[in-house]
Amino acid sequence: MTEALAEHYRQIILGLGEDPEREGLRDTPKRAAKAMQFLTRGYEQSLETLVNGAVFESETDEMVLIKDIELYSLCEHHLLPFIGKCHIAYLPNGKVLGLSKFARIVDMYARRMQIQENLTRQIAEAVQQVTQARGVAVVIEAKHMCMMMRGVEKQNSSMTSSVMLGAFRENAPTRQEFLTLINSR
Ligand SMILES: Nc1nc2c(ncn2[C@@H]2O[C@H](COP(=O)(O)OP(=O)(O)OP(=O)(O)O)[C@@H](O)[C@H]2O)c(=O)[nH]1
Ligand SMILES: [Zn+2]
Repeated sequence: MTEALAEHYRQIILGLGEDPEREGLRDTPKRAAKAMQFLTRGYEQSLETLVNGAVFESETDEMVLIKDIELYSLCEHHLLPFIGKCHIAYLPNGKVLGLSKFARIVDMYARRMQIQENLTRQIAEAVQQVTQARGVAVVIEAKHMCMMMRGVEKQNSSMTSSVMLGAFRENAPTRQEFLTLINSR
């Protein structure tokens, strides 16, 4: 697979008018192929393997918030990165999820070809599925290289997307508590 991808990258380099045989570029097709495979390795992961049974019984029914999870993804329109952070909150319903698993869930979906809105929803639904929480809230703030390096070339705009499930959707004070917490620095 890497070999086949590398050959495509060689063609891309040629198509861009460069010489894939020159010293600096000789290993580039292979490097680029490996890098792209890394950036899309989320396709090979599954929620079940990733969670690995790290769901624990707990009496707590107060909001749990995991803030500022770094996020690197690829926009599916241009295959350029979008970079930002993700905040996840949930209201446990007898079960809590191992802390690191939130970051793993973010990575699994971020390391695919994405648009930010779908990524946000997939993370929220995965957390809901695994924890059976009374509610899940996910906010992503990200900057899109396709907006910055090309196209409209806007350097200071960022996009915020959110998905609220269950109590976060139905109960305004719960949603407000979440928004206050993520905005408090
Ligand atoms: N909603 C949303 N749009 C995105 C995301 N990533 C990239 N886009 C947008 O996808 C759109 C694709 O528009 P097209 O007109 O088909 O492509 P384009 O000619 O390259 O567009 P420009 O970026 O405006 O130059 C652009 O408006 C991008 O800004 C994302 O995560 N969410
Ligand atoms: Zn884009």
